[in-house]
Amino acid sequence: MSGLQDAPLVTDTTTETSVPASHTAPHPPSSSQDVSTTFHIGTRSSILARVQTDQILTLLRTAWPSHHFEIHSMKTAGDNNQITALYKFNDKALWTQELEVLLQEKKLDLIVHSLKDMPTQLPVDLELGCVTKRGDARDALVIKPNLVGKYRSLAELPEGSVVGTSSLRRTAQLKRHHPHLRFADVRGNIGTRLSKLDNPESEYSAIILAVAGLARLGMDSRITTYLSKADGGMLHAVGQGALGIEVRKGDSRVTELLSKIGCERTTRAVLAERSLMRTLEGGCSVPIGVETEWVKRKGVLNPEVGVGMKPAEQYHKLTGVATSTISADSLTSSHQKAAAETHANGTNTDLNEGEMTDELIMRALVVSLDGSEVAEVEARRRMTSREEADEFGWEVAKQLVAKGADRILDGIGLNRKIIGEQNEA
Ligand SMILES: NCc1[nH]cc(CCC(=O)O)c1CC(=O)O
Repeated sequence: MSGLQDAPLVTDTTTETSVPASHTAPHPPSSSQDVSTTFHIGTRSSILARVQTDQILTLLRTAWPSHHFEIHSMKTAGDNNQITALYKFNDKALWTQELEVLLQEKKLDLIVHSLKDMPTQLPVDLELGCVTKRGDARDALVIKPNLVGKYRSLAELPEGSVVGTSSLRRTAQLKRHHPHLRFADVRGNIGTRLSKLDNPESEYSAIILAVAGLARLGMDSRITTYLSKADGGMLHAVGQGALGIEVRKGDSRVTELLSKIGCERTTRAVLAERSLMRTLEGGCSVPIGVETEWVKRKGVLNPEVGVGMKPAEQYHKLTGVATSTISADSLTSSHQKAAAETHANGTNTDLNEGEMTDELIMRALVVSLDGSEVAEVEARRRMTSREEADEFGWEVAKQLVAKGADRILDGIGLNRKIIGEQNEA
């Protein structure tokens, strides 16, 4: 009997699949459901995860009309632990581990994740196989319905108003810019958080959510304002707004499958972001904010950055580091680990020659929990390969450390230990 029967998986019956979960039971494949072209897709069972997986399914079906796909959904430890503070778990594969085991056991062929919930260090036999085109990576402010129209931004909220968010990254950055506000945990999936906000009895005047999640659920009409660096707002989480597909290393069948649906620009941007985070050894719950943006190589991004300069000079001015590629010898082992991720699947077919020469800007920060200390960097680099994307993230991390990021993160490590002990009590 198929192991799928043993696993706490729910096999979807609504996705036009005609093969039951027991597909591996000994029955000969018919011509229309050839087992060799059946792919088993794993997902968490939350509504958001299901919508995301359906988006990937649509891409796959369009690219491979005669292939057959089955969706298997399950609850993970993260889904089952809404009450326990997320930072207590650090970043220990809370949302991914159970699904990964099924991937390793070949009960699944690929797993669809919100990239921001995917640990930067994956099990050795698994890898990030593909990243599809990114949605809006920003965070958004959602105001309580009875306050809509009255307040349009965080700055307008009265002194002492409570803003709901459970993310240290969001809280720390917002404390920095909006010391008049109070911050409180709000847990659960997006629908739950919105209903907590909407309850007139609740303490929240507003909550912060990712734009991408709201948009995928068709709830972006709830957005009061977008929070981006440009409006004194904040930097988003590493990988936010993108979907990542995790696969077994060396699975050529799946590599070929995914080669048609990846987005190379998104892949390079998020590889740089993940390399930054991995180098700083921060998990999803530490206050590292980031923003990446592709810009034309010619043309000047920022008026302060010297009109008429050669791109290399502009780069140097912005970052203080030379554009030349760092030699492999000078890389630390953590960076070499980081580089491993660049061996992800997929082809570069979605980048034409001109776009290959475009440059990636990365703005990144590490902020203390109370918002009082910050290390910030903005850097820009031409990127002709995924390896360079990885190097770029590492370079930016190095610059952040030079500006005190390691000291801030050390301080947080200490705080988290104290927080953990209080929770235990
Ligand atoms: N932390 C939970 C989470 N993981 C992914 C998303 C949706 C946005 C995305 O895919 O990046 C959300 C909701 C949120 O942060 O508001």
